[in-house]
Amino acid sequence: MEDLSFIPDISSGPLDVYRKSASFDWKRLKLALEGDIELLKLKYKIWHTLENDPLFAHNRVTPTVDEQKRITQLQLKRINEYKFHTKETFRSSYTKRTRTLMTINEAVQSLNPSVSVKMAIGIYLVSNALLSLGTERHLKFYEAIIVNREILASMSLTEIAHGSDAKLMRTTATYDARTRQFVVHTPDFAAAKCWVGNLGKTCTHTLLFAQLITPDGTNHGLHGFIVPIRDPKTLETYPGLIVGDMGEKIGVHGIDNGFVMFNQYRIPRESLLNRTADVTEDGVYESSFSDPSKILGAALENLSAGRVGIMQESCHSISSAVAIAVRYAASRKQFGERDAEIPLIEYELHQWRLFGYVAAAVVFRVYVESFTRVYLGFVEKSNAGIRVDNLSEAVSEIHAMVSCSKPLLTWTVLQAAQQCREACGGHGFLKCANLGDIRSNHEPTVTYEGDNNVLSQQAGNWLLRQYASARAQAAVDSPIGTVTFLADHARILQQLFHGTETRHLKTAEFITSTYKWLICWLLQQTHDKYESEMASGQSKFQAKTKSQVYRWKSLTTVYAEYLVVIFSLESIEKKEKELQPVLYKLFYLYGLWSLDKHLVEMYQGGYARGEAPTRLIRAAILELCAELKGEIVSVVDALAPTDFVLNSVLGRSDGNLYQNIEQALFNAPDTIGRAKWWRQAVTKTTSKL
Ligand SMILES: Cc1cc2nc3c(=O)[nH]c(=O)nc-3n(C[C@H](O)[C@H](O)[C@H](O)COP(=O)(O)OP(=O)(O)OC[C@H]3O[C@@H](n4cnc5c(N)ncnc54)[C@H](O)[C@@H]3O)c2cc1C
Repeated sequence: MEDLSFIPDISSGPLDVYRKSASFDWKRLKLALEGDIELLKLKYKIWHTLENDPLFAHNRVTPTVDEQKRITQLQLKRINEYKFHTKETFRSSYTKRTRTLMTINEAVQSLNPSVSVKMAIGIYLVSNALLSLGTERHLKFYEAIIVNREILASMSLTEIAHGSDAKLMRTTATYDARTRQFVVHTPDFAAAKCWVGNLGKTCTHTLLFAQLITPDGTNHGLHGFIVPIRDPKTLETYPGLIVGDMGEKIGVHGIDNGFVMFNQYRIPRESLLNRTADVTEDGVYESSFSDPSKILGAALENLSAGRVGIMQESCHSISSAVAIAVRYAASRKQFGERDAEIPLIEYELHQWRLFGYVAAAVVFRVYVESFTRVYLGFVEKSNAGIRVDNLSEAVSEIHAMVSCSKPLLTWTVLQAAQQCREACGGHGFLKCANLGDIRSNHEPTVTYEGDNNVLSQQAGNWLLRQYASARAQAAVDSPIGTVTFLADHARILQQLFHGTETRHLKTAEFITSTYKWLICWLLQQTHDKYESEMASGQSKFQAKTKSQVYRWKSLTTVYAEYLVVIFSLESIEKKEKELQPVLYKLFYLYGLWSLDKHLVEMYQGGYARGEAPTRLIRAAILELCAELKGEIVSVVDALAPTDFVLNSVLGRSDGNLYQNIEQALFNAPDTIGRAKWWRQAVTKTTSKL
């Protein structure tokens, strides 16, 4: 057994009563959820280092927005100086290197999400894009950004008038053969690049996406360019640019989101990221035919890496949120019989409100850990030029998986943060509870890196293509195997809800087979609706828009939940025996809690009949909540970061709720005493009454 003494023990206190009833060792569950002891050690090393650095001390008073931006920038600089990534990291295999960098990002995100967003965009996203879209001539930027951390970058895609609809962006990069330069231009304010993280005040370069136009006037579509924005020594913006900050936002205050307008701004020809296409010195556009499998791998990396990162960060946000709410529920007492108050966690209603999210936090962690391995494995092989069967199909499948999983995870975490805040009552509304910050810092993830409602449509496109193949009795292109069952869709659709007791539902077989039925039925419904719209004379575009609500959208949600189910199940089967009972209970709870939301479709499609399916699913959920009551505090101990990182007066692991609140109130400046502005508050006529 591994030595887990590097994980600090939890001090004894009021939560002991629940901790003692757990059937497992929470440190072993923590390791199982991380999946790699070296990465877990790295996380603790980062947390301990930052806890001992005054620059990362928590503020008792919320700093101004500008101050938050300053602190975030300095914290990023300091993290770079700590070199949690070593030269060795960059010499290791692609998978090892990426997982190490992802772990650093996750550890930092739990403490200050603004720093991790700054790092994720300014360092990882841009350097990944340079590797996958650029060539040797861009390596110096790659080295400067990710290895030496000399420059901070940003990624400029969104424009004021176009976000999701990237094809219609209007910033142009026109090649001037005379000077061998591109001339970047913003036609009007509606085409200004906006929302760009790090652009407002700090970045020195941006990865710009602009329409490439050759001297013959041909528009070759959006291409990437690495563009200088500020002098690295003075941070003055270069002439020809108007750069501004987006102003105050409702979360991630440490990020300087900015806008930029280019006025005939000249950049060298070599700024074009030319892996797939280049412009010759004379201005001729050429597609470069390098190894197609490498290009596909690059495309995959580019499309998915940022979204996988968001999924990992989401897992940490939900872990922190449920840890706070469950520890609070186990120490906070309200009501009871015969004057004996009971903790909130004893109430079935409270269990039902929270435990589904705890289960989601666990299965999401297991799913994302397992999916990341598969994903990185594909990118590594294709980057190395190793032949991968069906690579292009695998790329499409992975893209579909990410396109619906990022929405499912980010939306669930947002709902969890809100539910956890409410479950902590009025105290949950305290800034020092940290639930408000967890929620508002997480919130933009549902919009950036692909708005959830738009992104998930892409998963639907892929699913419908596979369904069309299955209907035509052709092979389903699913190398990862997530929808190979579609070949059997006709038989699956004949299945009926089976089970007469709750124990029949608390099985992997019930949950996976019900999901397969739901996917087949929603595919059939979506396909039929689309075809009927087409038959009535609608265009493909209109038919698609008319098939979204209750069909396409529900389909992609169900598919994402199914992915969570099958990946986490496979992973749980391999976990150590002592952990399996609790992991299976959490898995069943997540599965049934999610299926409960699809009962309408089950009845509509004839899978469920009579009152039994609803009664049994809901009874099983409540049974699982009761069975998990004695385990749940230790489960959140396994999910939670250290107390310093969790930074919640309600969620401290010692469970000394009221002492902790008292300390927070009495240590805050201005808690006690007359307001500095008391003179303005009194009126001249106020007299002693
Ligand atoms: C905090 C933050 C950081 C960001 N960082 C960056 C960055 O670094 N670089 C960058 O380039 N951008 C960045 N963005 C911008 C972000 O990527 C865009 O906001 C996002 O792509 C959505 O585009 P949009 O805002 O134009 O929304 P729109 O595309 O206008 O969408 C508005 C709404 O309409 C819906 N909608 C749109 N099309 C359809 C359709 N076909 N069917 C149904 N519904 C539809 C969407 O679901 C959405 O709810 C950031 C945004 C935020 C909030």
